Amino acid sequence: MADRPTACLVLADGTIFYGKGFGATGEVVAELVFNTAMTGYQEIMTDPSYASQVVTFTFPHIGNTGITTEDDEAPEPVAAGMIVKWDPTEPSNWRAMGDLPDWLAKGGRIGMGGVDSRRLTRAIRLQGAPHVVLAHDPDGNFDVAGMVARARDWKGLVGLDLAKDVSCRQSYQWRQGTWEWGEGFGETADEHGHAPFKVVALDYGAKRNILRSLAEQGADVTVLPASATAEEVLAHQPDGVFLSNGPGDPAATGAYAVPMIRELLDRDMPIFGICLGHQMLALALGAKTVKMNHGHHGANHPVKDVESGRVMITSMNHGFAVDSQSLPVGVVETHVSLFDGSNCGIRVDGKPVFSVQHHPEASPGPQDSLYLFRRFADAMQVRRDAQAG
Ligand SMILES: NC(=O)CC[C@H](N)C(=O)O
Repeated sequence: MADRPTACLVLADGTIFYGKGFGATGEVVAELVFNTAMTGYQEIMTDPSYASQVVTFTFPHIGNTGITTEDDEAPEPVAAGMIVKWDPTEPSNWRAMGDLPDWLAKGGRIGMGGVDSRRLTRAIRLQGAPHVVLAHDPDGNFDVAGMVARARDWKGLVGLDLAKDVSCRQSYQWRQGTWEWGEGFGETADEHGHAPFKVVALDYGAKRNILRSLAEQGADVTVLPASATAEEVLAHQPDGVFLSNGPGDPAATGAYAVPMIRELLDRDMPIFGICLGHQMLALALGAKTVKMNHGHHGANHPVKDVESGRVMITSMNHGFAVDSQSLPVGVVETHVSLFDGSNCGIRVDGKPVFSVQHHPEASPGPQDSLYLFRRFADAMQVRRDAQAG
């Protein structure tokens, strides 16, 4: 690089990468992961499950579709920073409302271009997701020794509870449906012939598209903060409870979310969890979660539905996994990752309680794309019918 580098990434083992900074200036300490998706950088950067993680994009062409408010999964970027091979290109898309570097700067997130992202990805695979410090300084002054020390001192994601930080502070209603070509977001929701269900969604860092997928099934969704008690959940008299995705170590929510879910399990209540929600449900059922080497982060992750034998291409973002060996009797593994055989879904025998690690709206193809959300709606209908007598 002829110009003086304006960004610097330091791994805890002392490896240093220099590049060109964009977005916000300053410094951040985080875990480094790589994401292999070819599209969706804005959705990735605004996915609250990426809190305290810097994302390396293995796909080099980033920035080309600009930024579109409709694509936000949260009001602001949540991932701690982004690393790309090429400097972001000018937006060239009819939906673009702004460009990536400006948006990152406004959201206080650091970007770094001009990095050999293959080499970096190899380092992540070999070391396991490393602890890093990422800095952007237009004058190119970096205290590299201090950065290495700060990366080494960082305790990491194991044991770190971030769900309560990204959760909403107050409850609210969610009524927006999914996006349709030429129509935008639907108002919701009763196109599927169900009476509107009352769903309580626990927000551990929920992505908007997951709430939209619930609304699309005829659910009137009340979103409650992560700290909500079982009593508060049940006070809404829900037909079913949804446990959202979210950042951090699932086992670190043991002081509030896991015992709350355990209380709900004692009720005859359909429960559906996704991502962090899947992991916490498994913990509440008595299973264990483990930290993965470098996790699953991308949009082409093959998952096998164990019951039908069908393989789906899914969108994934997780660094922890449910340990299949630890599932108690009566808890059945329903989905496994074909990348490394890890658990991606469970259900409880004889109960409408189930969860998946991936995002089911991205799973089995357009004609069938909301199948798990539909299964949740069907379970709520069965419960309603039973209550009606
Ligand atoms: N997408 C998610 O909800 C991520 C769950 C959890 N924080 C993990 O890294 O495994």
